[in-house]
Amino acid sequence: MRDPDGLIARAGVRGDPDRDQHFLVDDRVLDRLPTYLTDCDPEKTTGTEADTTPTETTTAPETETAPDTETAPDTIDTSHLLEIGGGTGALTDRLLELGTETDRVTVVERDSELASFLRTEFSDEIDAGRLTVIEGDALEVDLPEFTASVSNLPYGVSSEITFRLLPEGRPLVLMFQQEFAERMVAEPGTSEYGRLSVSTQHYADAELVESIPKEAFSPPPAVQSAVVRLCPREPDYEVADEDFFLRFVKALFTQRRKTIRNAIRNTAHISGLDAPEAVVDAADEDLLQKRADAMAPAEFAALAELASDVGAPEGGDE
Ligand SMILES: C[S@@+](CC[C@H](N)C(=O)[O-])C[C@H]1O[C@@H](n2cnc3c(N)ncnc32)[C@H](O)[C@@H]1O
Repeated sequence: MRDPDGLIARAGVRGDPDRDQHFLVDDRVLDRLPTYLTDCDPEKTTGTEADTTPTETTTAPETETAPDTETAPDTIDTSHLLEIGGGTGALTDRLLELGTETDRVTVVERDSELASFLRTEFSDEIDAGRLTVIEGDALEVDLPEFTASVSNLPYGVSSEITFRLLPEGRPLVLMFQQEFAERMVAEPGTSEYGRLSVSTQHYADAELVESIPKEAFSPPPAVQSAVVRLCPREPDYEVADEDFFLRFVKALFTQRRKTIRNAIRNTAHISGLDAPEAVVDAADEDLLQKRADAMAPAEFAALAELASDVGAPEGGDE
């Protein structure tokens, strides 16, 4: 296992906070990060059509069509791990150790000096086909088909990167600023609950698994960090138009202190609703009296479906 301080010394760099460079130097934290993947349910994390639930409820023949458990994986697929923001490679090294000799890691690093160092430091792994270094901006480069990601994200773009990864339906273990992590995992009725919570939990079960002190990084960031595990699954509600649902939630949370009735009326320019008044007329009175921060994701989904039916949403301005 490579020593994180040794990697920084060999790279001859100092992390630049202005470029989101805070390198992990605590071995115990580095060791723990990949292990958090294992608590996701592998059956739900295929990243493709995971839904094997029978849709016929009454006409299923009484033959040997038992639920297909034979093909269900019993461990998380780590055959191709993605790391966003490789830095000097301390986490990359752990991810390479996690897999077997046929497993692969792809690391994306924007800083050309660091990308070049990674290519030199890990030349054996690259030659063996076990590591690919993509030099570029994680928001712009083509990402490979990965099976899971473990990343200490650049905080300046952590939200954008996360919402690039979440729709892929893969298990993610990601490092964020503590306050951001708390908002991702927040429950309705708490002050942290908001658009970020609903959008995150639309894609995955989100759990804050560990807070990380500043001293675990070099240089230390200004605030404490936290690790969030995101286990993908289908939400327990249905939305026909995902873009509209997310836009509607965004709109209603811009007025979080107003009732849902007024929020629907005041935010049509964001949600794209043509007929907000028709939605207010059709919605349940109890719901209309709530505020956005008391609404469970399933309640937003039901309201979004109603709004789609009667409010004639247009394509919005994401
Ligand atoms: C918090 S550091 C983590 C480094 C390393 N993984 C570790 O844990 O020590 C984030 C890394 O992301 C890189 N980075 C910053 N913005 C990026 C972007 N838009 N795309 C890809 N990498 C980026 C930085 O250069 C830095 O190396």
